[in-house]
Amino acid sequence: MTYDDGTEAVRGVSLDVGDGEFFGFLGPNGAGKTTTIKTLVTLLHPTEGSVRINGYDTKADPQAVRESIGYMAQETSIDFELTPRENLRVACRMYGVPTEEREDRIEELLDLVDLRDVADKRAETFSGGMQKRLDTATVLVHRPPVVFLDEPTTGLDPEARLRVWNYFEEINDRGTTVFLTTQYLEEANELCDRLAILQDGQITHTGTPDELKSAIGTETVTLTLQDASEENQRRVIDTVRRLGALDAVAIERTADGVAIEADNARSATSDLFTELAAANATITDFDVQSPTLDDVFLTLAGEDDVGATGAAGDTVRAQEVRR
Ligand SMILES: Nc1ncnc2c1ncn2[C@@H]1O[C@H](COP(=O)(O)OP(=O)(O)OP(=O)(O)O)[C@@H](O)[C@H]1O
Repeated sequence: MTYDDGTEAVRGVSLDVGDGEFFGFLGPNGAGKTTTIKTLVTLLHPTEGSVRINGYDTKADPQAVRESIGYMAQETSIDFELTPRENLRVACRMYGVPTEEREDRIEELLDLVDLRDVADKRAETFSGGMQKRLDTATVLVHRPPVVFLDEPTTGLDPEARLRVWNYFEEINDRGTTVFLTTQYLEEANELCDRLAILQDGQITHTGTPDELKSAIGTETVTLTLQDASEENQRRVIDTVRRLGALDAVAIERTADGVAIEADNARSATSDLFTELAAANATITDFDVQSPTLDDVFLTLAGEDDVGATGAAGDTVRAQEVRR
């Protein structure tokens, strides 16, 4: 997708999202997420290629696409002059919700986004979070089979975010396909069945959150040693290096032990302990940390020295080994 000024915002994106999936679209600012979502919802036309939503081609049949989706843009679409109830009535009319279903639908949505108490107050007096919640409700009035949500929880406080997450999960459980962009990795991790990571207009990775974490991130096992003298730490490090079962990427001395970063730290832990026991190194505590989506993101952003230890503040970065 190339803008009129020549900016090539999205290049060669190929995506297949299945019925009922909760799909997350992640990427740094300017990666092209909004451009992609606007192309999917018919607001932009792809310079090359085609898009089919619910079986309809976005170029040949944009109206049919629009009627079968819900789209929540980053900018709010609510009318601030109107109350939540009035905004929802307008949305019902716009999306052609059958008249006899409208009032029930509106009441359900008011409860969902917790705006019943202010249902008849003008939205201009609302906080940003309340406006966002109302916006969420308006795009769902026609119970579309697919919803596109462009950073839907930005500006919401944690409690409101949880409430909205629950609703997204609920509509997804009922069979609605959800396509979500978010800046919150925790949100993607919590909600999405599958993710695509977009960088510089191209998809670099797709997979489940767990697949991405294990493909890109590493695990870290942090050992607390009874004897954390430098000599003993070096003995443990030598033992770890010799251990074929552990695919260590980095080994560091910490304030009270040793931290080992490895692709397979968790599964190699018992072999590690057997070997350390044989070397008379007494472990008083240990912790295994799995990679997070933050690690994945930082790794992709070129920060390859993340998650090296669980004891960041006390780490002595004296001994680091990278293959
Ligand atoms: N109307 C436009 N005309 C020209 N270039 C644009 C236009 N809109 C966006 N771009 C450019 O296209 C690229 C992708 O922008 P886009 O808004 O799709 O990214 P994004 O991943 O959604 O970022 P953000 O998270 O900041 O919203 C950026 O380089 C942006 O500057």
